[in-house]
Amino acid sequence: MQWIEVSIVCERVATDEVTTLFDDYADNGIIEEDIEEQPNLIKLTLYADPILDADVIKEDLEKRLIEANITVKSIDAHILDESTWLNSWQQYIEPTEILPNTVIKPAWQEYDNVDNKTIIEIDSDISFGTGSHETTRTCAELLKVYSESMDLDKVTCLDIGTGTGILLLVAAQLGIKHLVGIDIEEYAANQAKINCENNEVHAEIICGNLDTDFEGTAQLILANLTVDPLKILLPQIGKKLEDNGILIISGIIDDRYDEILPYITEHWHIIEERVAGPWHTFALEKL
Ligand SMILES: C[S@@+](CC[C@H](N)C(=O)[O-])C[C@H]1O[C@@H](n2cnc3c(N)ncnc32)[C@H](O)[C@@H]1O
Repeated sequence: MQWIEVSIVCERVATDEVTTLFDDYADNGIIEEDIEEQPNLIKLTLYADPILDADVIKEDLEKRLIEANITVKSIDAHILDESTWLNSWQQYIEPTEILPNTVIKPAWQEYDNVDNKTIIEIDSDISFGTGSHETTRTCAELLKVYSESMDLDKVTCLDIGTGTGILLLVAAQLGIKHLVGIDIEEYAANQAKINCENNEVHAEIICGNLDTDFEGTAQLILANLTVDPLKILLPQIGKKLEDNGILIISGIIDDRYDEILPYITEHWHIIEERVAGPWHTFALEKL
């Protein structure tokens, strides 16, 4: 698998404006780096899934910058192979407290656990889900809130688009016993299995499609995806969610909010919506 590295150098004061402009390409977040001897400048880098051509992304970003009347010092987009991406990305991921007292520690980073926090160790390989992204964090927060009133011994938690399995590991930490993760990508399903084993969490991990490869039902379902798969999956998820169950969805960026909203309200009652940066996360129940 390949990735597109996109880098923009701009005035530090323009950081927020520029990151908002290209946030929807940055599933894995945006890296901010100082530039030596030029403290007024900042380098912003993201790794985009190469669904589009690097040149197309660059042209699109240049157009957005012009429309927003923002001048940058430079902009570059080029393809990286998987191993280069790994080396580029992993060095920036830091241990992060995803919930109070629960720290996600990248397997390749040191963490001095002076406060005796609960540690979930994640080897992210090339799968999304290191805990640094707003969508993962907000799903974890809502998972905590809505699992509190459930019988944790009996609940099944299904994580659609499990990635590294991070949300299953958080669910296990919260006390949920029956855990199922599903991902269409084989590398993600394999990584989720490894992370569950390494954290001594028992979970069923399925590589496949929700409709055809998961036959059960669940009282708690998580789906931190993007708008396109959510549009397809939102009706299917209804059949897998128990009647008193809660569905938590995320991965909805500001720009596509109006587009997804009718798909949500057609089948679901919105209990709660949280916004973190440009990302929207919902807790839903069946209508
Ligand atoms: C944004 S990541 C979320 C990872 C993790 N759950 C988290 O919250 O950090 C989305 C994941 O969904 C997977 N995915 C995308 N479309 C899917 C689909 N239709 N069914 C299952 N998984 C899907 C991707 O392979 C990716 O691993």
